[in-house]
Amino acid sequence: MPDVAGLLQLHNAHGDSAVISLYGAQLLSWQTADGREHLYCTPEPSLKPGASIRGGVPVCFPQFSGRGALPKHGLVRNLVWQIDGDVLSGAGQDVAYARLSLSDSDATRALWPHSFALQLQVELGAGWVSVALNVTNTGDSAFDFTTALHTYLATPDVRNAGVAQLGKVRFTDTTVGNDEAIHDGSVLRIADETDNIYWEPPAALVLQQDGKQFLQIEQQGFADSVIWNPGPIKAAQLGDMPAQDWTRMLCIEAAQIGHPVRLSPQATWRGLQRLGRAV
Ligand SMILES: O=P(O)(O)OC[C@H]1O[C@@H](O)[C@H](O)[C@@H](O)[C@@H]1O
Repeated sequence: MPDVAGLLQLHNAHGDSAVISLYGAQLLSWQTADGREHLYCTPEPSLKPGASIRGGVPVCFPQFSGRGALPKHGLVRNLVWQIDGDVLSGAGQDVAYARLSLSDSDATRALWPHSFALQLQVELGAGWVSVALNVTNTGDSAFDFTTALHTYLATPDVRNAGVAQLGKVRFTDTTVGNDEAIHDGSVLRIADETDNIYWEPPAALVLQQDGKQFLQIEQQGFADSVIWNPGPIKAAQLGDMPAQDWTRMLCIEAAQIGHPVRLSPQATWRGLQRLGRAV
């Protein structure tokens, strides 16, 4: 867990816990009652102004990655969000809960001239956590956006991990000139840099470790999924995580990229990702 200010702790009646940073509204830690940490977070976050924390669940909005004119992954992963309403946490809570919010400001309007309100809702249940992003258009004209919950999952060794249940889905491999292909239905293995956008994959994927089911990853509202690992060469160049940590993480991101959301005034879009211990 990096040493950053503004951390919100959640606990529930079952012994699960979570930590959310107000910086970026980023879920940084999710531990199940067995003491296992399920999210990767760098021990060496960048302290440069504007940098985001590499780990947990960064929120990408209103642009995914470099697919547009805005800064990479948009505007909100390095802003301070507010706690919105009551935080429900403690031994009496079957499901712990927190909501954070962020609205447009002079800084966001300077880059993207739209009025919006974001809410991020985190629920922590027995062996599961969910992160929901609500986007409301508070202006008087429609806007388009792309978005993602850029989840860094912790893996004991990504080279022995696999992603199952992708099926025969169309994907774009952005490491090789945006080549398009159809996934062959097998378990995806990670041996090197991987940066694939899966277009409308099944809503539930399974992370395997050593051939066993490890974690279930479900999404609602988000149409696409991204699977990213920098591999050894890019990891060594990143500068904000130890070079060998590429083996300790795998991003499985709930994303909306192929069809940007067009949001009318006063309308709200909602997307959710749920992570659960595989049983
Ligand atoms: O280093 P960043 O800005 O956090 O981005 C990390 C990665 O995020 C992924 O979502 C993208 O598909 C990758 O292309 C990108 O490298």
